[in-house]
Amino acid sequence: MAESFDFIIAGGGTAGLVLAARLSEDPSQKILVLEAGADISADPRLITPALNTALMGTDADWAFTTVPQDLLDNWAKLGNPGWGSADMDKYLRKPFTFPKVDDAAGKALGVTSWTDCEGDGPLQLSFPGDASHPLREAWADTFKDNGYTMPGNPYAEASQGSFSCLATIDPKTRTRVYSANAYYQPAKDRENLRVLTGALVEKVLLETADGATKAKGIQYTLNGETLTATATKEVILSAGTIQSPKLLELSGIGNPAILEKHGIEVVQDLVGVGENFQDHLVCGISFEVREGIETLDGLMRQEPEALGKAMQEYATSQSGPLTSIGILSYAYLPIIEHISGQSLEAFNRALEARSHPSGSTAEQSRDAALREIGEKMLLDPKGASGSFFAVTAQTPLPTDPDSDSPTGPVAGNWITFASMLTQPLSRGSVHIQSNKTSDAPTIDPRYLSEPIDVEVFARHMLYVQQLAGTGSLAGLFKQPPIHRDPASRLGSVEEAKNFVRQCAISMWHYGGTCSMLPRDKAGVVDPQLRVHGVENLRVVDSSVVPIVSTGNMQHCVYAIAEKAADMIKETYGLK
Ligand SMILES: Cc1cc2nc3c(=O)[nH]c(=O)nc-3n(C[C@H](O)[C@H](O)[C@H](O)COP(=O)(O)OP(=O)(O)OC[C@H]3O[C@@H](n4cnc5c(N)ncnc54)[C@H](O)[C@@H]3O)c2cc1C
Repeated sequence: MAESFDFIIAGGGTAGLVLAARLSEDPSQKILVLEAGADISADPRLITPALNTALMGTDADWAFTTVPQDLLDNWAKLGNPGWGSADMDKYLRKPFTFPKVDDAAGKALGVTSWTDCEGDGPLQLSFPGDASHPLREAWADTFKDNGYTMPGNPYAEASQGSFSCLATIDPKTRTRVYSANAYYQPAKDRENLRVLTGALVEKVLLETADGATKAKGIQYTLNGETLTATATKEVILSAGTIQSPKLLELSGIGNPAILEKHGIEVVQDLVGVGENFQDHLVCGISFEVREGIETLDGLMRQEPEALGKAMQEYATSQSGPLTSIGILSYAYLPIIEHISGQSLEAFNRALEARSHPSGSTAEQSRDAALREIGEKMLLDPKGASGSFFAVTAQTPLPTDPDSDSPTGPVAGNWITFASMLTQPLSRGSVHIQSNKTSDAPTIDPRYLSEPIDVEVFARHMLYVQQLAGTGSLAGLFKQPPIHRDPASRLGSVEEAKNFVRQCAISMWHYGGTCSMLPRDKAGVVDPQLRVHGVENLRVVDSSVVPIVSTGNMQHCVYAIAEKAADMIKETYGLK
Protein backbone atom coordinates (compact mmCIF):
# COMPACT_ATOMS: atom_id res chain seq x y z
CA MET A 1 0.00 0.00 0.00
CA ALA A 2 1.21 3.51 -0.83
CA GLU A 3 2.66 5.43 2.10
CA SER A 4 0.86 8.63 2.92
CA PHE A 5 2.35 12.13 3.52
CA ASP A 6 0.83 15.56 4.00
CA PHE A 7 2.98 17.11 1.27
CA ILE A 8 4.97 15.43 -1.48
CA ILE A 9 7.58 17.60 -3.21
CA ALA A 10 8.81 16.44 -6.62
CA GLY A 11 12.40 17.71 -7.01
CA GLY A 12 14.93 18.46 -4.27
CA GLY A 13 16.67 21.38 -5.98
CA THR A 14 16.82 25.07 -5.12
CA ALA A 15 13.10 25.61 -4.48
CA GLY A 16 12.21 22.07 -3.37
CA LEU A 17 14.57 22.00 -0.39
CA VAL A 18 13.56 25.49 0.79
CA LEU A 19 9.95 24.28 0.85
CA ALA A 20 10.89 21.01 2.56
CA ALA A 21 12.76 22.84 5.32
CA ARG A 22 10.02 25.42 5.85
CA LEU A 23 7.02 23.04 5.78
CA SER A 24 8.72 20.54 8.12
CA GLU A 25 9.06 23.31 10.74
CA ASP A 26 5.57 22.18 11.80
CA PRO A 27 6.20 18.77 13.43
CA SER A 28 2.61 17.68 12.81
CA GLN A 29 3.24 17.64 9.04
CA LYS A 30 4.81 14.70 7.22
CA ILE A 31 6.86 15.74 4.17
CA LEU A 32 8.35 13.60 1.40
CA VAL A 33 10.87 14.95 -1.14
CA LEU A 34 11.58 12.85 -4.24
CA GLU A 35 14.83 13.83 -5.94
CA ALA A 36 16.04 12.01 -9.04
CA GLY A 37 19.70 12.89 -8.51
CA ALA A 38 22.08 11.17 -6.11
CA ASP A 39 23.28 12.71 -2.84
CA ILE A 40 26.58 14.32 -3.87
CA SER A 41 26.85 16.70 -0.95
CA ALA A 42 30.32 15.33 -0.05
CA ASP A 43 31.77 16.28 -3.45
CA PRO A 44 34.17 19.26 -3.00
CA ARG A 45 33.33 20.53 -6.49
CA LEU A 46 29.90 21.42 -5.14
CA ILE A 47 31.09 23.89 -2.54
CA THR A 48 34.37 25.29 -3.92
CA PRO A 49 33.30 28.55 -5.57
CA ALA A 50 35.71 28.52 -8.52
CA LEU A 51 34.77 24.95 -9.40
CA ASN A 52 31.16 25.91 -10.08
CA THR A 53 31.21 24.53 -13.61
CA ALA A 54 33.27 21.39 -12.90
CA LEU A 55 30.19 19.20 -12.47
CA MET A 56 28.95 19.93 -15.97
CA GLY A 57 28.83 16.83 -18.09
CA THR A 58 29.10 14.53 -15.04
CA ASP A 59 26.36 12.32 -13.58
CA ALA A 60 25.20 15.37 -11.60
CA ASP A 61 24.08 16.95 -14.86
CA TRP A 62 20.85 16.01 -16.67
CA ALA A 63 22.82 16.74 -19.86
CA PHE A 64 19.80 18.02 -21.76
CA THR A 65 20.46 19.62 -25.09
CA THR A 66 18.41 22.27 -26.83
CA VAL A 67 17.00 22.08 -30.31
CA PRO A 68 19.75 23.42 -32.60
CA GLN A 69 19.24 27.15 -33.03
CA ASP A 70 19.40 28.78 -36.41
CA LEU A 71 10.85 43.35 -12.02
CA LEU A 72 8.86 42.28 -10.23
CA ASP A 73 6.04 44.89 -10.43
CA ASN A 74 5.49 43.43 -13.83
CA TRP A 75 4.48 40.12 -12.27
CA ALA A 76 1.65 41.84 -10.42
CA LYS A 77 0.65 43.88 -13.49
CA LEU A 78 0.23 40.66 -15.44
CA GLY A 79 -2.66 39.69 -13.18
CA ASN A 80 -0.90 38.32 -10.10
CA PRO A 81 -1.99 40.22 -6.99
CA GLY A 82 0.43 39.80 -4.07
CA TRP A 83 3.53 39.64 -6.31
CA GLY A 84 4.47 43.34 -6.61
CA SER A 85 7.77 44.82 -5.40
CA ALA A 86 6.33 45.80 -2.03
CA ASP A 87 4.97 42.28 -1.46
CA MET A 88 8.25 40.68 -2.53
CA ASP A 89 10.63 42.94 -0.64
CA LYS A 90 10.52 40.75 2.50
CA TYR A 91 11.06 37.54 0.51
CA LEU A 92 13.94 38.94 -1.51
CA ARG A 93 15.77 39.57 1.81
CA LYS A 94 14.53 36.64 3.92
CA PRO A 95 16.79 33.90 2.46
CA PHE A 96 20.00 35.86 3.03
CA THR A 97 22.45 37.13 5.62
CA PHE A 98 24.19 40.12 4.05
CA PRO A 99 27.80 40.91 5.01
CA LYS A 100 28.61 43.90 7.18
CA VAL A 101 30.74 46.38 5.25
CA ASP A 102 32.74 49.11 6.96
CA ASP A 103 33.51 52.43 5.22
CA ALA A 104 37.00 51.53 3.99
CA ALA A 105 35.93 48.16 2.61
CA GLY A 106 32.81 49.79 1.15
CA LYS A 107 34.91 52.20 -0.90
CA ALA A 108 37.10 49.44 -2.34
CA LEU A 109 34.01 47.41 -3.09
CA GLY A 110 32.03 50.33 -4.51
CA VAL A 111 29.10 49.70 -2.17
CA THR A 112 29.16 52.83 0.01
CA SER A 113 25.55 53.69 -0.79
CA TRP A 114 24.05 50.53 0.69
CA THR A 115 22.52 51.24 4.03
CA ASP A 116 20.16 48.32 4.42
CA CYS A 117 22.18 45.14 4.24
CA GLU A 118 20.53 43.62 7.32
CA GLY A 119 19.24 40.06 7.31
CA ASP A 120 19.65 36.76 9.09
CA GLY A 121 18.51 34.21 6.52
CA PRO A 122 20.06 30.75 6.03
CA LEU A 123 22.15 31.73 2.98
CA GLN A 124 25.36 33.57 3.93
CA LEU A 125 26.45 36.11 1.33
CA SER A 126 29.91 37.52 0.71
CA PHE A 127 31.85 39.42 -1.92
CA PRO A 128 33.63 36.70 -3.90
CA GLY A 129 37.40 36.55 -4.37
CA ASP A 130 39.89 39.18 -3.33
CA ALA A 131 37.97 42.11 -1.77
CA SER A 132 40.75 44.53 -2.77
CA HIS A 133 40.91 43.63 -6.47
CA PRO A 134 41.23 47.01 -8.27
CA LEU A 135 38.55 46.09 -10.77
CA ARG A 136 35.79 46.72 -8.26
CA GLU A 137 36.70 50.29 -7.34
CA ALA A 138 37.58 51.22 -10.93
CA TRP A 139 34.24 49.83 -12.12
CA ALA A 140 32.32 51.75 -9.43
CA ASP A 141 34.21 54.99 -10.16
CA THR A 142 33.69 54.74 -13.91
CA PHE A 143 29.94 54.29 -13.60
CA LYS A 144 29.76 56.99 -10.94
CA ASP A 145 31.45 59.40 -13.37
CA ASN A 146 28.71 58.52 -15.87
CA GLY A 147 25.99 59.27 -13.31
CA TYR A 148 25.19 55.68 -12.41
CA THR A 149 25.74 55.13 -8.72
CA MET A 150 23.60 52.41 -7.23
CA PRO A 151 21.25 54.26 -4.86
CA GLY A 152 20.33 51.29 -2.70
CA ASN A 153 20.66 47.57 -2.21
CA PRO A 154 20.39 46.06 -5.70
CA TYR A 155 19.36 42.71 -4.23
CA ALA A 156 16.11 44.03 -2.84
CA GLU A 157 15.09 46.99 -5.00
CA ALA A 158 14.67 47.70 -8.68
CA SER A 159 17.42 50.18 -9.40
CA GLN A 160 20.08 51.39 -11.80
CA GLY A 161 23.80 51.77 -11.38
CA SER A 162 26.91 49.76 -10.68
CA PHE A 163 27.64 47.52 -7.73
CA SER A 164 30.02 44.83 -6.53
CA CYS A 165 28.22 41.55 -6.73
CA LEU A 166 27.53 39.32 -3.79
CA ALA A 167 27.66 35.57 -4.07
CA THR A 168 26.22 32.71 -2.04
CA ILE A 169 29.64 31.99 -0.50
CA ASP A 170 30.07 31.70 3.27
CA PRO A 171 32.37 34.57 4.33
CA LYS A 172 34.11 32.43 6.97
CA THR A 173 34.59 29.06 5.25
CA ARG A 174 34.60 30.54 1.72
CA THR A 175 32.54 27.58 0.58
CA ARG A 176 29.44 27.77 -1.56
CA VAL A 177 26.09 27.78 0.21
CA TYR A 178 22.96 26.52 -1.48
CA SER A 179 19.59 25.13 -0.51
CA ALA A 180 20.92 21.67 0.40
CA ASN A 181 23.47 22.85 2.98
CA ALA A 182 21.73 26.07 4.10
CA TYR A 183 18.10 24.92 4.32
CA TYR A 184 18.02 21.12 4.26
CA GLN A 185 21.11 20.29 6.34
CA PRO A 186 19.80 21.93 9.55
CA ALA A 187 16.38 20.25 9.03
CA LYS A 188 17.55 16.82 7.94
CA ASP A 189 17.11 15.06 11.28
CA ARG A 190 13.47 16.06 11.66
CA GLU A 191 11.37 12.93 11.97
CA ASN A 192 8.65 14.41 9.79
CA LEU A 193 10.93 15.03 6.77
CA ARG A 194 12.09 12.36 4.37
CA VAL A 195 14.20 12.96 1.26
CA LEU A 196 14.62 10.08 -1.17
CA THR A 197 17.44 10.52 -3.67
CA GLY A 198 17.62 8.48 -6.86
CA ALA A 199 13.81 8.70 -6.96
CA LEU A 200 12.56 9.64 -10.43
CA VAL A 201 9.06 11.07 -10.39
CA GLU A 202 7.03 9.78 -13.34
CA LYS A 203 3.73 11.58 -12.94
CA VAL A 204 1.19 13.12 -10.62
CA LEU A 205 -1.69 10.78 -9.75
CA LEU A 206 -4.94 12.63 -10.45
CA GLU A 207 -8.54 11.78 -9.64
CA THR A 208 -11.59 13.36 -11.24
CA ALA A 209 -14.95 13.19 -9.51
CA ASP A 210 -18.06 15.37 -9.85
CA GLY A 211 -16.25 17.53 -12.42
CA ALA A 212 -13.34 18.38 -10.06
CA THR A 213 -9.80 17.14 -10.65
CA LYS A 214 -7.56 16.57 -7.63
CA ALA A 215 -3.94 15.51 -7.15
CA LYS A 216 -3.86 12.42 -4.92
CA GLY A 217 -0.22 11.47 -4.99
CA ILE A 218 2.80 10.68 -7.09
CA GLN A 219 4.16 7.74 -9.07
CA TYR A 220 7.93 7.34 -9.03
CA THR A 221 10.66 4.79 -9.61
CA LEU A 222 13.35 3.89 -7.10
CA ASN A 223 15.92 1.15 -7.54
CA GLY A 224 14.04 -0.15 -10.58
CA GLU A 225 10.73 -0.43 -8.72
CA THR A 226 7.62 1.62 -9.57
CA LEU A 227 6.13 3.03 -6.38
CA THR A 228 3.41 5.44 -5.36
CA ALA A 229 2.99 7.80 -2.44
CA THR A 230 -0.20 9.64 -1.51
CA ALA A 231 -0.52 13.24 -0.36
CA THR A 232 -3.34 14.07 2.02
CA LYS A 233 -2.83 17.80 1.45
CA GLU A 234 -0.80 18.62 -1.66
CA VAL A 235 1.60 17.53 -4.33
CA ILE A 236 4.15 20.25 -5.12
CA LEU A 237 6.20 20.19 -8.31
CA SER A 238 9.66 21.73 -7.85
CA ALA A 239 11.37 19.99 -10.74
CA GLY A 240 12.50 23.23 -12.43
CA THR A 241 11.79 25.00 -15.72
CA ILE A 242 12.69 22.04 -17.89
CA GLN A 243 11.00 19.26 -15.94
CA SER A 244 7.97 20.65 -14.10
CA PRO A 245 6.14 21.16 -17.44
CA LYS A 246 7.26 17.69 -18.48
CA LEU A 247 5.70 16.17 -15.33
CA LEU A 248 2.46 18.10 -15.92
CA GLU A 249 2.26 16.86 -19.49
CA LEU A 250 3.02 13.26 -18.51
CA SER A 251 0.17 13.58 -15.98
CA GLY A 252 -2.34 14.73 -18.63
CA ILE A 253 -2.18 18.48 -17.95
CA GLY A 254 -1.27 20.63 -20.94
CA ASN A 255 -2.05 21.42 -24.53
CA PRO A 256 -4.43 18.70 -25.83
CA ALA A 257 -2.70 18.68 -29.24
CA ILE A 258 0.63 17.77 -27.61
CA LEU A 259 -0.82 15.25 -25.13
CA GLU A 260 -2.89 13.46 -27.76
CA LYS A 261 0.10 13.23 -30.10
CA HIS A 262 1.84 11.14 -27.44
CA GLY A 263 -1.20 9.08 -26.48
CA ILE A 264 -1.75 10.79 -23.11
CA GLU A 265 -5.31 11.24 -21.90
CA VAL A 266 -6.16 14.94 -21.44
CA VAL A 267 -7.18 15.56 -17.83
CA GLN A 268 -6.82 19.35 -17.86
CA ASP A 269 -6.58 21.50 -20.99
CA LEU A 270 -3.89 24.11 -20.22
CA VAL A 271 -2.32 25.42 -23.41
CA GLY A 272 0.38 27.38 -21.56
CA VAL A 273 2.20 24.35 -20.15
CA GLY A 274 5.73 24.30 -21.56
CA GLU A 275 5.33 27.65 -23.36
CA ASN A 276 6.73 31.13 -22.60
CA PHE A 277 10.28 29.73 -22.09
CA GLN A 278 12.72 32.61 -21.61
CA ASP A 279 16.34 32.88 -20.60
CA HIS A 280 19.14 35.40 -20.17
CA LEU A 281 21.75 35.22 -22.94
CA VAL A 282 25.23 36.55 -22.32
CA CYS A 283 27.99 37.75 -24.62
CA GLY A 284 31.41 39.13 -23.65
CA ILE A 285 34.58 40.78 -24.94
CA SER A 286 37.93 39.91 -23.33
CA PHE A 287 40.58 42.66 -23.05
CA GLU A 288 44.23 42.21 -22.10
CA VAL A 289 45.13 43.69 -18.69
CA ARG A 290 48.28 45.54 -17.64
CA GLU A 291 51.11 43.76 -15.79
CA GLY A 292 50.24 43.02 -12.18
CA ILE A 293 46.46 42.84 -12.50
CA GLU A 294 45.46 39.40 -11.21
CA THR A 295 43.10 37.22 -13.19
CA LEU A 296 41.95 33.59 -13.19
CA ASP A 297 43.46 32.81 -16.60
CA GLY A 298 46.19 30.55 -15.19
CA LEU A 299 43.49 28.41 -13.59
CA MET A 300 41.46 28.41 -16.78
CA ARG A 301 44.48 27.10 -18.65
CA GLN A 302 44.95 24.54 -15.86
CA GLU A 303 48.60 25.54 -15.43
CA PRO A 304 50.06 23.23 -12.75
CA GLU A 305 51.77 26.11 -10.93
CA ALA A 306 48.60 28.25 -10.79
CA LEU A 307 46.46 25.27 -9.76
CA GLY A 308 48.91 24.18 -7.05
CA LYS A 309 49.18 27.68 -5.58
CA ALA A 310 45.40 28.16 -5.64
CA MET A 311 44.74 24.83 -3.94
CA GLN A 312 47.38 25.54 -1.31
CA GLU A 313 45.91 28.98 -0.53
CA TYR A 314 42.39 27.63 -0.38
CA ALA A 315 43.33 24.69 1.85
CA THR A 316 45.45 26.67 4.29
CA SER A 317 43.69 30.03 4.57
CA GLN A 318 40.43 29.83 2.55
CA SER A 319 41.79 32.55 0.30
CA GLY A 320 42.99 32.95 -3.29
CA PRO A 321 41.36 32.45 -6.66
CA LEU A 322 39.33 29.36 -5.70
CA THR A 323 37.16 31.62 -3.52
CA SER A 324 35.98 33.45 -6.58
CA ILE A 325 33.45 32.73 -9.26
CA GLY A 326 35.25 35.36 -11.33
CA ILE A 327 32.33 37.78 -11.62
CA LEU A 328 33.12 40.74 -9.37
CA SER A 329 31.08 43.71 -10.57
CA TYR A 330 27.72 44.41 -12.11
CA ALA A 331 25.75 47.35 -13.49
CA TYR A 332 22.09 47.75 -14.41
CA LEU A 333 21.59 50.55 -16.92
CA PRO A 334 18.81 52.05 -19.04
CA ILE A 335 20.36 51.18 -22.37
CA ILE A 336 18.04 53.57 -24.20
CA GLU A 337 20.06 56.44 -22.67
CA HIS A 338 23.08 55.28 -24.65
CA ILE A 339 21.48 55.09 -28.05
CA SER A 340 21.15 58.18 -30.19
CA GLY A 341 20.89 59.47 -33.76
CA GLN A 342 20.42 56.97 -36.56
CA SER A 343 20.93 54.10 -34.20
CA LEU A 344 17.98 55.19 -32.08
CA GLU A 345 15.83 55.59 -35.20
CA ALA A 346 16.74 52.07 -36.35
CA PHE A 347 16.00 50.75 -32.89
CA ASN A 348 12.55 52.36 -32.83
CA ARG A 349 11.81 51.16 -36.37
CA ALA A 350 12.63 47.60 -35.29
CA LEU A 351 10.25 47.94 -32.35
CA GLU A 352 7.45 49.27 -34.55
CA ALA A 353 8.00 46.51 -37.09
CA ARG A 354 7.11 43.85 -34.55
CA SER A 355 3.78 42.14 -35.18
CA HIS A 356 1.19 43.01 -32.57
CA PRO A 357 -1.14 40.15 -31.69
CA SER A 358 -4.71 41.36 -31.82
CA GLY A 359 -6.72 38.12 -31.46
CA SER A 360 -8.45 37.01 -28.31
CA THR A 361 -7.13 33.50 -27.72
CA ALA A 362 -5.42 32.92 -24.37
CA GLU A 363 -2.00 32.72 -26.05
CA GLN A 364 -2.59 35.97 -27.97
CA SER A 365 -3.69 37.75 -24.78
CA ARG A 366 -0.55 36.50 -22.99
CA ASP A 367 1.73 37.55 -25.83
CA ALA A 368 0.13 41.02 -26.06
CA ALA A 369 0.52 41.60 -22.30
CA LEU A 370 4.12 40.39 -22.23
CA ARG A 371 4.95 42.43 -25.31
CA GLU A 372 3.59 45.63 -23.83
CA ILE A 373 5.56 45.18 -20.62
CA GLY A 374 8.74 44.12 -22.40
CA GLU A 375 8.70 47.09 -24.77
CA LYS A 376 8.00 49.52 -21.94
CA MET A 377 10.98 48.16 -20.03
CA LEU A 378 13.28 48.63 -23.01
CA LEU A 379 12.22 52.23 -23.51
CA ASP A 380 12.15 53.31 -19.86
CA PRO A 381 15.01 55.75 -19.09
CA LYS A 382 14.47 55.02 -15.39
CA GLY A 383 14.47 51.26 -15.88
CA ALA A 384 17.30 48.77 -16.08
CA SER A 385 17.02 47.25 -19.51
CA GLY A 386 20.71 46.47 -19.81
CA SER A 387 22.82 44.39 -17.48
CA PHE A 388 26.62 44.47 -17.62
CA PHE A 389 29.28 42.66 -15.65
CA ALA A 390 33.00 42.08 -15.36
CA VAL A 391 34.82 38.76 -15.05
CA THR A 392 38.48 38.48 -14.03
CA ALA A 393 39.31 35.96 -16.77
CA GLN A 394 38.90 35.37 -20.46
CA THR A 395 35.63 33.69 -21.37
CA PRO A 396 35.64 30.50 -23.42
CA LEU A 397 36.52 31.14 -27.02
CA PRO A 398 33.93 30.48 -29.69
CA THR A 399 33.80 26.99 -31.15
CA ASP A 400 36.09 26.28 -34.07
CA PRO A 401 33.71 25.33 -36.92
CA ASP A 402 36.21 22.80 -38.32
CA SER A 403 36.92 20.83 -35.14
CA ASP A 404 33.67 21.76 -33.32
CA SER A 405 35.68 22.33 -30.14
CA PRO A 406 36.53 25.53 -28.26
CA THR A 407 39.68 27.21 -29.50
CA GLY A 408 41.06 28.45 -26.15
CA PRO A 409 41.98 29.52 -23.62
CA VAL A 410 44.90 31.58 -24.91
CA ALA A 411 48.02 32.92 -23.14
CA GLY A 412 48.01 36.21 -21.24
CA ASN A 413 45.79 37.81 -18.61
CA TRP A 414 42.38 39.10 -19.51
CA ILE A 415 39.30 40.71 -18.05
CA THR A 416 36.01 40.16 -19.80
CA PHE A 417 33.25 42.73 -19.93
CA ALA A 418 29.92 41.14 -20.74
CA SER A 419 26.33 42.01 -21.28
CA MET A 420 23.34 39.93 -20.30
CA LEU A 421 20.16 40.36 -22.33
CA THR A 422 17.94 40.82 -19.30
CA GLN A 423 14.63 41.60 -20.98
CA PRO A 424 14.49 39.25 -23.97
CA LEU A 425 11.31 39.34 -26.01
CA SER A 426 11.99 36.01 -27.74
CA ARG A 427 10.11 33.04 -26.33
CA GLY A 428 10.69 29.30 -26.68
CA SER A 429 9.13 26.10 -25.39
CA VAL A 430 9.79 22.82 -23.58
CA HIS A 431 7.59 19.81 -24.35
CA ILE A 432 7.65 16.06 -23.98
CA GLN A 433 8.80 14.14 -27.01
CA SER A 434 7.14 10.89 -25.93
CA ASN A 435 5.04 9.53 -23.09
CA LYS A 436 8.12 8.07 -21.37
CA THR A 437 9.63 9.76 -18.27
CA SER A 438 13.06 8.51 -19.29
CA ASP A 439 13.04 10.55 -22.53
CA ALA A 440 14.48 14.08 -22.35
CA PRO A 441 12.02 16.81 -23.30
CA THR A 442 12.42 18.84 -26.48
CA ILE A 443 13.86 22.20 -25.47
CA ASP A 444 13.50 24.86 -28.14
CA PRO A 445 14.58 28.18 -26.61
CA ARG A 446 14.17 30.12 -29.89
CA TYR A 447 16.96 32.42 -28.72
CA LEU A 448 17.10 35.73 -30.57
CA SER A 449 14.10 34.77 -32.71
CA GLU A 450 12.70 38.29 -32.15
CA PRO A 451 14.84 40.63 -34.31
CA ILE A 452 14.51 43.37 -31.68
CA ASP A 453 16.51 41.19 -29.23
CA VAL A 454 19.41 41.21 -31.69
CA GLU A 455 19.09 44.99 -32.10
CA VAL A 456 19.17 45.56 -28.33
CA PHE A 457 21.96 43.07 -27.69
CA ALA A 458 24.10 44.60 -30.46
CA ARG A 459 23.85 48.02 -28.81
CA HIS A 460 24.74 46.50 -25.44
CA MET A 461 27.90 45.07 -27.00
CA LEU A 462 28.86 48.38 -28.60
CA TYR A 463 28.60 49.87 -25.10
CA VAL A 464 30.63 47.00 -23.59
CA GLN A 465 33.35 47.58 -26.17
CA GLN A 466 33.94 51.11 -24.86
CA LEU A 467 34.46 50.12 -21.23
CA ALA A 468 38.12 49.08 -21.38
CA GLY A 469 39.06 52.55 -22.62
CA THR A 470 36.80 54.52 -20.26
CA GLY A 471 37.48 56.39 -16.99
CA SER A 472 39.26 54.54 -14.17
CA LEU A 473 38.72 51.22 -15.91
CA ALA A 474 41.14 52.27 -18.66
CA GLY A 475 43.94 52.18 -16.07
CA LEU A 476 43.62 48.39 -15.74
CA PHE A 477 44.13 47.62 -19.42
CA LYS A 478 46.85 47.87 -22.01
CA GLN A 479 46.01 50.88 -24.17
CA PRO A 480 44.69 51.12 -26.76
CA PRO A 481 42.58 48.15 -25.61
CA ILE A 482 43.68 44.77 -26.97
CA HIS A 483 40.79 42.46 -27.86
CA ARG A 484 41.47 38.75 -27.47
CA ASP A 485 39.22 37.93 -30.43
CA PRO A 486 39.57 39.98 -33.61
CA ALA A 487 35.86 39.28 -34.24
CA SER A 488 35.00 41.26 -31.11
CA ARG A 489 36.25 44.52 -32.67
CA LEU A 490 32.84 45.88 -33.46
CA GLY A 491 32.95 48.61 -36.07
CA SER A 492 29.22 48.86 -36.71
CA VAL A 493 25.82 47.74 -35.46
CA GLU A 494 25.82 45.05 -38.16
CA GLU A 495 29.12 43.62 -36.90
CA ALA A 496 27.78 43.70 -33.37
CA LYS A 497 24.67 41.82 -34.47
CA ASN A 498 26.76 39.13 -36.14
CA PHE A 499 28.92 38.88 -33.04
CA VAL A 500 25.99 38.25 -30.68
CA ARG A 501 24.41 35.77 -33.07
CA GLN A 502 27.68 33.84 -33.05
CA CYS A 503 28.89 34.20 -29.48
CA ALA A 504 25.88 34.54 -27.15
CA ILE A 505 25.41 31.67 -24.71
CA SER A 506 22.90 30.86 -21.99
CA MET A 507 23.36 32.10 -18.42
CA TRP A 508 21.01 29.24 -17.36
CA HIS A 509 18.47 31.69 -15.97
CA TYR A 510 15.53 30.05 -17.69
CA GLY A 511 11.93 30.26 -16.51
CA GLY A 512 8.37 30.72 -17.69
CA THR A 513 7.22 27.23 -18.69
CA CYS A 514 4.53 27.00 -15.97
CA SER A 515 3.86 30.73 -15.91
CA MET A 516 1.97 32.39 -13.10
CA LEU A 517 -0.66 34.11 -15.22
CA PRO A 518 -4.46 34.21 -15.35
CA ARG A 519 -6.03 31.33 -17.23
CA ASP A 520 -7.29 33.67 -19.95
CA LYS A 521 -3.64 34.65 -20.57
CA ALA A 522 -2.56 31.03 -21.01
CA GLY A 523 -1.34 30.83 -17.42
CA VAL A 524 -0.48 27.54 -15.76
CA VAL A 525 -0.62 28.54 -12.09
CA ASP A 526 -2.59 31.18 -10.18
CA PRO A 527 -1.05 33.72 -7.73
CA GLN A 528 -1.10 31.01 -5.02
CA LEU A 529 0.97 28.89 -7.45
CA ARG A 530 -1.90 26.36 -7.71
CA VAL A 531 -2.30 24.71 -11.09
CA HIS A 532 -5.39 26.12 -12.79
CA GLY A 533 -8.27 23.66 -12.70
CA VAL A 534 -6.54 21.06 -10.50
CA GLU A 535 -6.96 20.93 -6.74
CA ASN A 536 -4.10 20.09 -4.35
CA LEU A 537 -1.39 20.66 -6.96
CA ARG A 538 1.11 23.52 -6.95
CA VAL A 539 4.26 24.35 -8.86
CA VAL A 540 6.98 26.12 -6.86
CA ASP A 541 10.19 26.74 -8.81
CA SER A 542 11.70 28.85 -11.59
CA SER A 543 9.09 27.68 -14.10
CA VAL A 544 6.36 29.90 -12.58
CA VAL A 545 8.23 33.14 -13.37
CA PRO A 546 6.02 34.84 -16.01
CA ILE A 547 8.67 37.34 -17.12
CA VAL A 548 12.33 37.02 -16.16
CA SER A 549 13.63 39.81 -13.96
CA THR A 550 16.75 41.91 -14.44
CA GLY A 551 18.50 40.14 -11.58
CA ASN A 552 19.76 36.59 -11.44
CA MET A 553 17.25 33.78 -11.41
CA GLN A 554 18.44 31.96 -8.30
CA HIS A 555 17.56 34.95 -6.13
CA CYS A 556 14.01 34.93 -7.52
CA VAL A 557 13.66 31.19 -6.92
CA TYR A 558 14.64 31.50 -3.25
CA ALA A 559 12.15 34.36 -2.82
CA ILE A 560 9.38 32.42 -4.60
CA ALA A 561 10.00 29.32 -2.46
CA GLU A 562 9.98 31.34 0.78
CA LYS A 563 6.76 33.09 -0.21
CA ALA A 564 5.18 29.80 -1.28
CA ALA A 565 6.07 28.23 2.07
CA ASP A 566 4.30 31.10 3.87
CA MET A 567 1.25 30.83 1.59
CA ILE A 568 0.98 27.08 2.16
CA LYS A 569 1.38 27.46 5.93
CA GLU A 570 -1.34 30.10 5.97
CA THR A 571 -3.69 27.95 3.89
CA TYR A 572 -3.46 25.06 6.35
CA GLY A 573 -2.86 27.04 9.55
CA LEU A 574 0.59 25.52 10.05
CA LYS A 575 3.35 26.78 12.37
C1 LIG B 1 25.40 25.67 -14.51
C2 LIG B 1 24.44 26.66 -13.90
C3 LIG B 1 24.92 27.83 -13.32
C4 LIG B 1 24.03 28.75 -12.76
N1 LIG B 1 24.52 29.89 -12.21
C5 LIG B 1 23.67 30.77 -11.65
C6 LIG B 1 24.15 31.95 -11.03
O1 LIG B 1 25.35 32.21 -10.98
N2 LIG B 1 23.23 32.81 -10.50
C7 LIG B 1 21.89 32.56 -10.55
O2 LIG B 1 21.11 33.35 -10.06
N3 LIG B 1 21.42 31.45 -11.14
C8 LIG B 1 22.26 30.56 -11.68
N4 LIG B 1 21.77 29.43 -12.27
C9 LIG B 1 20.31 29.25 -12.30
C10 LIG B 1 19.75 28.68 -10.99
O3 LIG B 1 20.59 27.65 -10.52
C11 LIG B 1 18.34 28.15 -11.26
O4 LIG B 1 17.54 29.20 -11.72
C12 LIG B 1 17.68 27.55 -10.02
O5 LIG B 1 18.49 26.56 -9.42
C13 LIG B 1 16.36 26.93 -10.41
O6 LIG B 1 15.78 26.37 -9.28
P1 LIG B 1 14.57 25.35 -9.42
O7 LIG B 1 14.17 24.97 -8.04
O8 LIG B 1 13.58 25.91 -10.36
O9 LIG B 1 15.19 24.10 -10.18
P2 LIG B 1 16.40 23.16 -9.77
O10 LIG B 1 17.28 23.78 -8.75
O11 LIG B 1 17.02 22.75 -11.07
O12 LIG B 1 15.70 21.94 -9.09
C14 LIG B 1 14.96 20.98 -9.78
C15 LIG B 1 15.25 19.64 -9.13
O13 LIG B 1 14.30 18.69 -9.54
C16 LIG B 1 14.94 17.48 -9.83
N5 LIG B 1 14.09 16.76 -10.76
C17 LIG B 1 13.76 17.12 -12.03
N6 LIG B 1 12.92 16.22 -12.57
C18 LIG B 1 12.72 15.28 -11.63
C19 LIG B 1 11.95 14.09 -11.60
N7 LIG B 1 11.23 13.67 -12.65
N8 LIG B 1 11.96 13.35 -10.45
C20 LIG B 1 12.68 13.74 -9.36
N9 LIG B 1 13.44 14.86 -9.35
C21 LIG B 1 13.45 15.63 -10.47
C22 LIG B 1 16.29 17.90 -10.40
O14 LIG B 1 17.25 16.87 -10.32
C23 LIG B 1 16.63 19.09 -9.52
O15 LIG B 1 17.33 18.72 -8.36
C24 LIG B 1 22.64 28.49 -12.81
C25 LIG B 1 22.16 27.31 -13.37
C26 LIG B 1 23.05 26.40 -13.90
C27 LIG B 1 22.50 25.13 -14.52
